[in-house]
Amino acid sequence: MKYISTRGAAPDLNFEDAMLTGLARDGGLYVPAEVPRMGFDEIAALAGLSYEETAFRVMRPFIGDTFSDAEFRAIIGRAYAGFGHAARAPLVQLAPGHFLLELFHGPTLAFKDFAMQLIGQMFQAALARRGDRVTIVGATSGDTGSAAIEAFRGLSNVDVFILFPHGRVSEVQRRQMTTPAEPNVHALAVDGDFDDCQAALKDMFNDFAFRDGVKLAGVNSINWARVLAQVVYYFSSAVSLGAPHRPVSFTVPTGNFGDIFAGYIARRMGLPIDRLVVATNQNDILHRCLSGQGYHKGTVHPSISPSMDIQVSSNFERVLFDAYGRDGAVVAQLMGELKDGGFDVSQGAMGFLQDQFASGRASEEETLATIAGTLAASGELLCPHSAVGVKVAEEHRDPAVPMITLATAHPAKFPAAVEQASAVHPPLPPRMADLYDRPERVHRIGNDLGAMKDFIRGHIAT
Ligand SMILES: Cc1ncc(COP(=O)(O)O)c(C=O)c1O
Ligand SMILES: N[C@@H](CCOP(=O)(O)O)C(=O)O
Repeated sequence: MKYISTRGAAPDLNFEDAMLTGLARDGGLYVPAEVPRMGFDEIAALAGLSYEETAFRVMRPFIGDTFSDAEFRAIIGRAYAGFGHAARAPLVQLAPGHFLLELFHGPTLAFKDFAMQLIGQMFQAALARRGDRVTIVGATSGDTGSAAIEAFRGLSNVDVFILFPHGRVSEVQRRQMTTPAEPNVHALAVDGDFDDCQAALKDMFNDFAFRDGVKLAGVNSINWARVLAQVVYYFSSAVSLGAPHRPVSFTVPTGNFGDIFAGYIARRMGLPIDRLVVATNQNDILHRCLSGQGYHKGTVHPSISPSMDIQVSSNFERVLFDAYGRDGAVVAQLMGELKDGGFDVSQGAMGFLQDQFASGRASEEETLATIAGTLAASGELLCPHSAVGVKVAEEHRDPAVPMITLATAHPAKFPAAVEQASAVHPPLPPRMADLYDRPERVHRIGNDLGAMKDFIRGHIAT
């Protein structure tokens, strides 16, 4: 299995190197040169399997000889052992034909744990084999950072630095990042928004002296392994509702486009997905683009679903690569235009995108009303991101096809918005009950690339 860059000018890599490299050296993102297909019978045979065995069968074709089968099975087993639900990703019914895929039973209560727990195990195995160490830098709007810190805290062969937008994450998210005491993890509160954090991260990757000097690695969805791990729950949930014998649809609360891109990969692997619906909050650049208005940045407006307050949606580049016939030079040009404000999408590429994705948005009021309405109708308490998904899903439902909305975080991560909507205060699970009492350790920093690099250089173990 070979991985190629979306900008066409970086070396092709195998799975292990793509995972440890993060961003391609031409600034692009790695994607598989070819997406392996699963046949009808192979998909049907997933029925009744454990989440772990499904994960093994879905991901195995992508990893080449990076891990033996026994090693990979053991890695998967360790990754999901700490989840708080036997099914790992259970489905609950909200209404006839509408299901919620609960992706918040991992250690940090968000869907990021599915990939991050696995990557933590894969990094450890690969680095131990190589006798190497890396510096992980991550950008977060709240959930990636907490999941990464949880997955890598205390490990001897990695230092972790997480850039988060100061004042723009929930208190639970912040405390999940700032309370771990292990000296190899560092939370940096940046005076900026998530897009500033992500731009700084990409600039670090594009500064080869810094990148090579600190052995930079990434665990954002820049990293193909993140996307791959998220493909699994599309298969597990669709099969439990009757795929491949009947199609299903998915609605995905979307910000950086990683989760929905995983659904797109599942479809390309052969999973019969009818509609793939992008659901955005008021920061709706993706919905506007998919409605034919081009991809043009505006101002990010802080919302009650802060993890999706994103304008520069990293993984959109991966789907643009396919939409433009895998022409890396065109993608590189569009990404250059994006730095200056945005770009228009050609008619052919737009046809491709609209063929693959539907889209919708939820305002703040609609999100609050959906939390209250869903609780009253089904008893399910949604986080604001999941509520954005449920609202948009209801607009795109075909009564003949089951709709699965991804519930991407636990409501207890966003208690203020949930309480405002429903008058219910969602409690943290008992293992986190003392989160508010733990001391915080955070470094406030300006939106200054030089200062961030200095901090990182000064705090890596040598
Ligand atoms: C809770 C939650 N929901 C949805 C999203 C959007 O996911 P993606 O960035 O993969 O589109 C995120 C962050 O990315 C998130 O943290
Ligand atoms: N919502 C995310 C933003 C980063 O996305 P990623 O999937 O690229 O890591 C977050 O919670 O940090």
